[in-house]
Amino acid sequence: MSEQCTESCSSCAEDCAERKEGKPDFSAKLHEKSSVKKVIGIVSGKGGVGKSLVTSLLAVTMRRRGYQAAILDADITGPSIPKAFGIKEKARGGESGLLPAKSRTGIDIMSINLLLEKDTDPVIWRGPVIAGVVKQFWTDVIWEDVDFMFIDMPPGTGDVPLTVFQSIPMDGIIVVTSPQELVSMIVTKAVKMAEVMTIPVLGLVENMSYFKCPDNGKEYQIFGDSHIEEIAAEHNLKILAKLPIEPKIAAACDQGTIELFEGNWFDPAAEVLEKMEGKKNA
Ligand SMILES: Nc1ncnc2c1ncn2[C@@H]1O[C@H](COP(=O)(O)OP(=O)(O)OP(=O)(O)O)[C@@H](O)[C@H]1O
Repeated sequence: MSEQCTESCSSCAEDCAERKEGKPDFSAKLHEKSSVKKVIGIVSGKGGVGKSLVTSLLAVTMRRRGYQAAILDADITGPSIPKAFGIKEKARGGESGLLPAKSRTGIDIMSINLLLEKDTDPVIWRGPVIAGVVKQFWTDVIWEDVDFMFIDMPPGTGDVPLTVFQSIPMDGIIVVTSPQELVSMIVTKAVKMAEVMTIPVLGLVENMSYFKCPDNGKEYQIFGDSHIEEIAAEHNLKILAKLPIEPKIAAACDQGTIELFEGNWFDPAAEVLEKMEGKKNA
């Protein structure tokens, strides 16, 4: 070891026996009063494909199955989760940390909109500040006895999602696509990113897959033919759900009543999640 050793291996050029092997660890520590068993990141290639909606419906499905579910809204510049759940009150904080808001059915939610004075205030921050806020949602919020935390990830693979992936230990990611997207490219990118991050891809959700006509019961592929089956097979991935275009869902998001949705589209996804086990550090 060099006599000038500062124990900061990342800035040292010496070839030394004390060098700590492996990748640098950027992980952030969960609040000491928190307990989170499983963390699932919900990602999409671009905005507007329904990532927030899928995050919300996954949390609602797991809550209905008797689990304590939570949503960490990491989509800081487009936070739509509190609106979908009709949450108007602000987050409360004490000396030891911030408390998430509770939805009607008991889902814990933290979002930047719970901290801004007005939810119409835009977030005009640079990437590192945004990533810092997401990290604080992990380190400074008291997440009590959470079985499944769903993270509504910022879209894309830029600086902010990268920092979030490095800071928060995720157990799996779910990729949301829609039929009109360049699905093959997006899924390939997500799979490669997950490999780099060593996080398993739990499966794919195709949103806006079809529209079921209420008059004749026929299904129409409004956005063209779906290629999700071939792509899932190519990457050896599961299709967790195919969600139709459903005006009632859009209305529920607008009215803050997403917890009242009727439909069992996410049962296969719930079964995959239920098979996961383990507990994160408290
Ligand atoms: N299957 C669907 N049926 C009806 N409306 C839908 C469906 N999926 C999404 N929507 C509506 O589309 C809008 C965008 O959805 P959402 O906010 O979930 O997208 P997003 O991918 O999270 O977008 P962003 O990344 O820009 O926040 C919402 O108003 C939602 O109600």
